[in-house]
Amino acid sequence: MYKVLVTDAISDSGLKVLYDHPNFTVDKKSNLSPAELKEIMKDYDALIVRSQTQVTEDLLDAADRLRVIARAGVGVDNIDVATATKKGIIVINAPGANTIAAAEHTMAMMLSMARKIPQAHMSTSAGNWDRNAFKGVELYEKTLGIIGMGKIGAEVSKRAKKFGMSILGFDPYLTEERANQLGITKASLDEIAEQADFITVHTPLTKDTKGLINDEYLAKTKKGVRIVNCARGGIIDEAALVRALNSGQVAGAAIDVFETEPASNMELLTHPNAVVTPHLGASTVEAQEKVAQEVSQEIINIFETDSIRHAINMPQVSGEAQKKLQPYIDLGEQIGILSIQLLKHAPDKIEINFYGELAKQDTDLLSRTMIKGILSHHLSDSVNMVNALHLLNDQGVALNVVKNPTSKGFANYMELTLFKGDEQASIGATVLNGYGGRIVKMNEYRVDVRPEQYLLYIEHHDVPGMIGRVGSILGSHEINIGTMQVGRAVAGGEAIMVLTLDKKVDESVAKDLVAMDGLRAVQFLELPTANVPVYH
Ligand SMILES: NC(=O)C1=CN([C@@H]2O[C@H](COP(=O)(O)OP(=O)(O)OC[C@H]3O[C@@H](n4cnc5c(N)ncnc54)[C@H](O)[C@@H]3O)[C@@H](O)[C@H]2O)C=CC1
Ligand SMILES: O=C(O)CCC(=O)C(=O)O
Repeated sequence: MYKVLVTDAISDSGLKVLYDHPNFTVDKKSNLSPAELKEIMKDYDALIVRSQTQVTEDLLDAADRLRVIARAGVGVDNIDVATATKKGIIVINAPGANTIAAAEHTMAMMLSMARKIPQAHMSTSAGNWDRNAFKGVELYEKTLGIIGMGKIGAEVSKRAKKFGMSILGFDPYLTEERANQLGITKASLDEIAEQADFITVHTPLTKDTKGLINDEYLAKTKKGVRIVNCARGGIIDEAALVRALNSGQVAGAAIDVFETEPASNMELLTHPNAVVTPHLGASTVEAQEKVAQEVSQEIINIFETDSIRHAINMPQVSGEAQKKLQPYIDLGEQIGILSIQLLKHAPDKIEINFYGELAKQDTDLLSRTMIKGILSHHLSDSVNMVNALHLLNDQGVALNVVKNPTSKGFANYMELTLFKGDEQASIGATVLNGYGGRIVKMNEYRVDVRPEQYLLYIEHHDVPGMIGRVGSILGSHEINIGTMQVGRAVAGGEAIMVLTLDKKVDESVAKDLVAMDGLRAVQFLELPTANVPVYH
């Protein structure tokens, strides 16, 4: 049974798939202090939060069995993703599920600010009837500058166009084609400053966007510009904004998100030309149901099928692409596990080569699975696909991934080589259509081995009678051989034998084998059962 903890206000109907699932229990606990949350964290496999719960390093240190942190929303600024990654905890979110809510809130804030609706409401509900104090401006035929043309920025542009606004968009990823498709003009930040009557930001908070709208930028804007922030507090420097509101450089500000939340900058919160809401962009019934549904289903998929769609700290692969890569992902982990046994030491360098069609794919998942296999030898369960690269880096192991789209005898081929000083161990593998994974090269020798749980690797001189003698020693120990492969570079030179065995063997067998003339090295290799595919 997997235990899921929900700590912020998350829609119950959205969580229904989890409530109804026989393998999951859900505990909803809100308003816990950090200490109370830390106290219970060790019992949970998954945590669902919105933006209120602070998922800190200290909390994660107490999260012994936590595998997934789900952000029922987009921004993950309240989650220490770096620490989660180190600990191998998957961080997922629900991108897109609250896009419409945030875009509609942006329009509502822009209109409220333009027509001073909150100020007029306060005055009217206090018993006044002042028809002169609240004259507004129209959106019609005004220019709107949108900084950040992602999902929400694009939806805002569509809505603003319907109001008759001209749109200037700035985003490092905005292409001319996309701008044309949206019917907007691609612009620079300075062009937006010079031409826009309204400016709205829709970027994440990053080191580039922190303080993007500051004194310097506001000085370049048109006098009387109106500013909206329904993205992240900190993109607009609040002190600079207050100064510009006071001087009249900025005629109005509509702010949903703040540098610190709950917001405490009273100069801004009470400014007569500011319209403020307490981070309500995603707060609609529909969006909350959708974000909760998306992350609940994703949690079920992760625990039940190992498939992940929206991880922040894992490569994003479409379901279709993952299906195609899956046999290589399984095989990659196997060759990782086997290669470290072959090398017998912790490596100081790893090289991964991808050839053929595989080299044209996003191979990040494959590299991670091999490294997971390698590191699991020393780190066991503490390594997973999320933290594999991080842990490798921590161990100071150099990684070199080479992609070569020309084929190397197989349509798809991957080769993993581990180095420790002058020693090295290398395994090449492919997936044969309809026949599953195959090891086709071990060190410098060509072989054709189906990875099975118990393997015996022997280096020997290529002399007559070797195969028979190895067979009879194994037979004398009652060990059945499944398959046997011999690989050699030249007849009569050095060679290897790779055998699959029906059971684990003990050291006495190795001793008898090593005593044989002409035999250079004997090594038993083992895969965990879970990693061995079943063939029918
Ligand atoms: N107020 C609220 O309740 C909500 C706030 N949000 C926030 O809104 C923001 C946008 O969300 P989405 O559109 O879903 O994200 P998105 O990822 O679809 O779009 C973000 C865009 O910002 C662009 N960007 C990044 N750095 C930039 C820079 N320096 N200059 C210009 N553009 C830059 C990216 O290229 C991307 O196109 C996020 O910060 C998100 O957390 C989202 C939902 C609700
Ligand atoms: O959960 C919320 O209400 C905040 C939404 C938000 O800011 C986001 O999804 O980035």
